[in-house]
Amino acid sequence: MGIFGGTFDPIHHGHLVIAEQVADVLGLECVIFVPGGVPPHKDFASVKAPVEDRYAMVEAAVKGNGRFVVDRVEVDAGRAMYSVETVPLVKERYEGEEWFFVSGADEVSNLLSWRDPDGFLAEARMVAATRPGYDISNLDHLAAELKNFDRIVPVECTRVDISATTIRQMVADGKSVRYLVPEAVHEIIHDRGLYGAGDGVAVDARGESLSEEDAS
Ligand SMILES: Nc1ncnc2c1ncn2[C@@H]1O[C@H](COP(=O)(O)OP(=O)(O)OP(=O)(O)O)[C@@H](O)[C@H]1O
Ligand SMILES: O=C(O)c1ccc[n+]([C@@H]2O[C@H](COP(=O)([O-])O)[C@@H](O)[C@H]2O)c1
Repeated sequence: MGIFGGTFDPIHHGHLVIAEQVADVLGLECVIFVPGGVPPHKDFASVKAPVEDRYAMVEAAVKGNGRFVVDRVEVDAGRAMYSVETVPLVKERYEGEEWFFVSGADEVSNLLSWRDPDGFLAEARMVAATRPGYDISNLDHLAAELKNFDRIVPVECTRVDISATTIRQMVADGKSVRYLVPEAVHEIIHDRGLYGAGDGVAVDARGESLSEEDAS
């Protein structure tokens, strides 16, 4: 079983490719996407789309993939949740023997800044999926500090050089992001005027109107 936590602001094909390929390589029965409400480590102002819109985009993106599901545990919590808290809650809701937390190489390199990284690794093995621009060939800084370092599992994936930051910036600049995100996500961005798209009014994660500059 895989748990894929993220801000997903918005979800894009980089996320979907690693979820699919990690599930394939590790033989995961299911990947549970867990969009975060309030990120534990990011400035809340840096999250641009309201949580329900981010949730709706993830739901639309995974539709049609029989082994992908979306969970509301962090969305409904209404507060910042650390993965060491989230993973046991997700494990209670689904049946599964072996648990993996899917993440990109950038996230793994930052693991020492997480809350209780050894406790987290005891709950789930952490997948380090390859991501363009991030090198995980040397994780000595983690090996030296973590008792459960051997629970980090590198998985080679097709490198897709897309980030949510780039997508938000492109939308705000009036550029097309079609084919960087699934078509259904593209529609939600435009229908709801997220990130300053189209004629819609861009709003921040609390629903307040945003200036063009803030929208990116
Ligand atoms: N293109 C990608 N390739 C591999 N992993 C990725 C990619 N994009 C995101 N991830 C991973 O997906 C998880 C959730 O990422 P997140 O929702 O923050 O997306 P992001 O594109 O990194 O966003 P932002 O640009 O806003 O920081 C993280 O573990 C991140 O490492
Ligand atoms: O638990 C922590 O301390 C922690 C610190 C940073 C990130 N995370 C989780 O890692 C996942 C990816 O985060 P992000 O910000 O890159 O979308 C998401 O589920 C976060 O809650 C968790």
